[in-house]
Amino acid sequence: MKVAVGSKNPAKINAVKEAFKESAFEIVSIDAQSGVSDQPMSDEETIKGAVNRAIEAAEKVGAEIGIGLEGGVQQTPYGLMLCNWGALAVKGMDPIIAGGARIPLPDEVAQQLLAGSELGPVMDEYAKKQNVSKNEGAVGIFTNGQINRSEMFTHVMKLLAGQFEYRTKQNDKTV
Ligand SMILES: O=P(O)(O)OP(=O)(O)OP(=O)(O)OC[C@H]1O[C@@H](n2cnc3c(O)ncnc32)[C@H](O)[C@@H]1O
Repeated sequence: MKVAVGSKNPAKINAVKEAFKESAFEIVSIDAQSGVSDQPMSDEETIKGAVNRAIEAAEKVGAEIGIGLEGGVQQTPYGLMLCNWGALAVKGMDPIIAGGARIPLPDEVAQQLLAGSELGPVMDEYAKKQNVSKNEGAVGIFTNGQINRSEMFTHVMKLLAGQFEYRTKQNDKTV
């Protein structure tokens, strides 16, 4: 079975590989449009981006399974939260979605996002590093390396794969 990941970001691709490491799935990565803004500003927008990427990735390479992983932020009474969502798309089935762990962003970072900047470049400047989004991610920086972006997405992937397995089993029972 072929799995298409709608991104070239190594933090995302590694998470998919890790989650499916016990399977015989062939994993391919391909750029896919999120169809939402470069910096999604809500859970809803971030989910939409993940779903769009999953569907487009599967269609582009003719894969049975498409995976979309998308990062965004969501405003809450407790601050601007980092949010990450994943989607798993299979033809003929509603997309499966799952959310990642969330932490509030420091005011200094949140203010820049609310003023229209993208988290990727803001994090590089803040951490004085390059390509934070492709490596430890904001979650890695703000948790002192306890959880990096790939680990966070691996958790999302397990939530997706597990729901997919559960649904497949339920369908098998009804046919
Ligand atoms: O190559 P793609 O798959 O587009 O990966 P991306 O990291 O650039 O894009 P996302 O759509 O996942 O994230 C939207 C924006 O937020 C940034 N971003 C999201 N999560 C981040 C994190 O944990 N650390 C740093 N930047 C992050 C990211 O770099 C983008 O600028």
